[in-house]
Amino acid sequence: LFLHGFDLSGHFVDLRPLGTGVTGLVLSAVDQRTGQRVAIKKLVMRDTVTVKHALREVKITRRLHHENVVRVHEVLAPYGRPLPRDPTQLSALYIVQECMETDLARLLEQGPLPTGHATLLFYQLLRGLKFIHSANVLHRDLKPANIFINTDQLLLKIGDFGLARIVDPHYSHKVKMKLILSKTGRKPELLLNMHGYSDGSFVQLMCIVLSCLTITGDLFCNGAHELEQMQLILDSVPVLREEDRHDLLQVMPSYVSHGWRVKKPFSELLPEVDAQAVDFLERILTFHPMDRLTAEAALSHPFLQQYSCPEDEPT
Ligand SMILES: COc1ccc(-n2nnc3cnc(N[C@H]4CC[C@H](N)CC4)nc32)cc1
Repeated sequence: LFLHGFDLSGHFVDLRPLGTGVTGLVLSAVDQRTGQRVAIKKLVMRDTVTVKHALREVKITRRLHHENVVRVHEVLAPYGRPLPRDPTQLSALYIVQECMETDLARLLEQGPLPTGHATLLFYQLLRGLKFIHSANVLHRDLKPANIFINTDQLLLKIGDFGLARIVDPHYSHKVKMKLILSKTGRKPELLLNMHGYSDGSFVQLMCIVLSCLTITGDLFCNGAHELEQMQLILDSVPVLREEDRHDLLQVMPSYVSHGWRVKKPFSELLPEVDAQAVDFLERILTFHPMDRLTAEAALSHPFLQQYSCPEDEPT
């Protein structure tokens, strides 16, 4: 079967394009053996780097079995053949995984979520992240488009581990505030500790949380450029640690707020959101990652106590 360069075996039918991601083309198809619709990601082996990254993604995603993580069913070589012993010679490989109905980005396009839904989704996001971090995996590209949802039972699963890395849990890092500007054109990234569940971009986490909690995340995500973006964050997120203030003075002296007081604390920014949710926000959207609740700690915050059940939050 050949569609968009997808040379798969005969039992995948009704192929439909889903998108083009960091690591390649993604299709959905029906697996005739099970009747299930699956998402199939094609990783083209352009060069040794992409082979390395592809095999890392496969190694990581294959072993992550959890209700809140998109499950990988199988990994295939061209023509639907099983992976050879030495996969580095392959021209492409296909990751066949469960296919979800939609993603959080699309869901939020339809407007803010009711608080109850946002809370349940956030609980599942943290439950999935607690598991991923317990496997010493960093997703590193956590954003609404990589968070998949079945709306019938509001089931959430984290997917697309294209940029994921396995980190050594004993890796002692000097958490350094480093504005990664221009290079990748990505939003200002704070080097996050491995338990900082956002892993990737602090800004993206803020967008997820704020867009879920009935205000549009783009309040923080529409900075014209990185430094203005940082200013939007500094307006609401207090910089408590001397080392961060020192770093910020180095990278953005003109943007630093005077006296380090925030202009718009979350309580003012989110007047319609209940106090427990605001307290929760203040503890997860901290400027310094080491002051941030880990996914596990966030799960036991009062804001999520209606769902929290540590014995049912497997690692
Ligand atoms: C860059 O493009 C993509 C596109 C899709 C995915 N992935 N990765 N795992 C997935 C599990 N389920 C779905 N379902 C789709 C069904 C259609 C909806 N409109 C959106 C959700 N998509 C997945 C990754 C990258």
